[in-house]
Amino acid sequence: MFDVTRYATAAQSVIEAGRFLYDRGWSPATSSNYSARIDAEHVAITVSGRHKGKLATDDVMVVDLHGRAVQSQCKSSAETLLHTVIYRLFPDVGAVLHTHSVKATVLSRLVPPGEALELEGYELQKAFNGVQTHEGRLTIPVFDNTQDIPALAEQTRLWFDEHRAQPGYLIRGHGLYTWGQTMDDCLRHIEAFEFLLECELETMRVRP
Ligand SMILES: CSCCC(=O)C(=O)COP(=O)(O)O
Ligand SMILES: [Zn+2]
Repeated sequence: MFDVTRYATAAQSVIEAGRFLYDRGWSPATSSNYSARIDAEHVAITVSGRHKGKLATDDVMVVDLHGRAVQSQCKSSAETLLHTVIYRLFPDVGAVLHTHSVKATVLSRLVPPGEALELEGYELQKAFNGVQTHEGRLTIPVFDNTQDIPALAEQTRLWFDEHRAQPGYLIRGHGLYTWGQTMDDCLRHIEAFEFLLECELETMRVRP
């Protein structure tokens, strides 16, 4: 069982995140999925296929940390396991966001297979929790896209268990995943990624 008041707060943060991300063009055409932790065993997550700019309370449901629906007949996001694996790995994570921006999609296709996106020298790296200086390096893995979400969830679990300080990942030709202790942290991470991905794309354009 989960606390209804905590669920309502989590669901509201998901709804507001959807408006913000859709308005910026980062969650077009029903793409993307969002979640917020309710407690140690439950998260509020978007129902599959819903328009992310027009979310209402019945577009958000509860799943447990194995992705099973709790007190709902709805189908949770097709990518639910990509969320729950992060909540299980990081007990202090309070929100996970997945977006489909043009920049994340294009850049993920330009990183050679087997390589990660390396971000270094940017002052804005400090927007990520725990990063104190531009001098460090962020390693953003790019996983191949697949419809086998359990397999992809296991790949991400293995990678982030070994690289626990890294703030997110790309799925090739698909989009971005990031997380944070709070929904505000997580939204800041999305914004930081969008800025840094644009910088990387612009650098490739002027210095091919
Ligand atoms: C129309 S986007 C294809 C599915 C996807 O990648 C996505 O992010 C949305 O899936 P969901 O089941 O969470 O609505
Ligand atoms: Zn997606």
